[in-house]
Amino acid sequence: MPGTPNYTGLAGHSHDTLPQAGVLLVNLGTPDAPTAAAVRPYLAQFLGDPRVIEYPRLLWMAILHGVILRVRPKRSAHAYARIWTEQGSPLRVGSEALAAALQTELGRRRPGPIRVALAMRYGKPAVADTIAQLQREGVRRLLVLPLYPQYSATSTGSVFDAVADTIKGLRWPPELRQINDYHAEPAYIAALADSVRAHWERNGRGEKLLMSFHGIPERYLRNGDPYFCQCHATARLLREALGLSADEAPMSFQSRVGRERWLHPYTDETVKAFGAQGIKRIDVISPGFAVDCLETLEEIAMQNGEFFREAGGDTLSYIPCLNATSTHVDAIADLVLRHTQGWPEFAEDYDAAAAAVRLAEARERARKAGAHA
Ligand SMILES: C=CC1=C(C)c2cc3[nH]c(cc4nc(cc5[nH]c(cc1n2)c(C)c5CCC(=O)O)C(CCC(=O)O)=C4C)c(C)c3C=C
Ligand SMILES: [Fe+2]
Ligand SMILES: [Fe+2]
Repeated sequence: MPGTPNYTGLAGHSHDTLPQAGVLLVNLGTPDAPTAAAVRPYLAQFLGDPRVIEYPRLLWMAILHGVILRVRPKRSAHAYARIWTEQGSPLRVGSEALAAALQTELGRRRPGPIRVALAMRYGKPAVADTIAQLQREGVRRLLVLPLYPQYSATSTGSVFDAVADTIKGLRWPPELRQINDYHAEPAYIAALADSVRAHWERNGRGEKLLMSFHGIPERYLRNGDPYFCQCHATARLLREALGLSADEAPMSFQSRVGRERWLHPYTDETVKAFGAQGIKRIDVISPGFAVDCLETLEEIAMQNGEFFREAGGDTLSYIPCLNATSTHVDAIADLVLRHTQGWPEFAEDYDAAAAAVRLAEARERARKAGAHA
């Protein structure tokens, strides 16, 4: 890196700076613009991921490129256009705000330096580029935190693939820790419960609290994906925190794509059934999304709101994701603190890092004295 002393002259790493710890937040990714031209390459990468679509490879690639990528980008772009902001895609804006807030919070709580970075699994900034940048900044220990509370092979598993592919190519990989999930984390459940209570205080209370999670094909559950069970655990814990029954706070699965059977019950069918039963107002929360995105702002608040009214309901009141709220940031900071325990960068007296600084200073003196070419 220009300007950084690197007496070896080697590219890609510097060990004359204070060793750093890093937290890599990873979210799904989003197109660069709400246009078919921008959505197409994003969907090609996303739906070309064998973790997402477990289907015979050649056949799927033919269907994806021959059929789906000719039709879906235009439809998706139209949906994205409904939620796009002046700053860009809500998923990107919200994820960046969360990363910045986490950086500040960790700076307050941590005795040692820690660098928070954000990568996207699909699109930019790529996981590999972000890890390379962190290494240039001297990150030697890295905690990977996918922004998915519940583990699924399709989401979290795929982030781990991207990290593993990156690490495989590095001569000197960072020490690595990864968080599988935080679906039952008390601070996360408490933050969700707080946000529901705050929503009720501001807007009144619906007859149901529907907890809607992103779906996956049911086949993946049968093959061992723990996602369904973790969604159920989150839902049960949130009910308990709010003192609600399963009838008062049911759960459902949204965002089904294709003809295969996905996890049940489906959100759209559930919402329509509530409308048909004469229920006038429902509150909907999406506890599987850390940050608001197409699937919450467009699919839940807009599309399912319309379904509910068409079926006879009045109001679908959407409860936003935790986004960059302080309770969310606190919960994520708790997770980071727990998972970085024992790292010398964070020792109270900061011995190891101080030793590294002394070493770097000695090297710099040696370099100036011309002792090291
Ligand atoms: C077709 C297979 C899909 C699986 C399996 C899947 C799992 C899954 N997805 C998320 C989180 C998000 N998905 C988002 C958008 C989105 N998802 C799919 C398909 C699958 N997802 C598609 C095709 C799309 C793109 C939009 C569209 O064309 O409908 C998003 C929002 C992205 C944004 O830009 O706002 C998120 C977030 C999880 C957590 C998950 C498995 C548990
Ligand atoms: Fe070196
Ligand atoms: Fe998805």
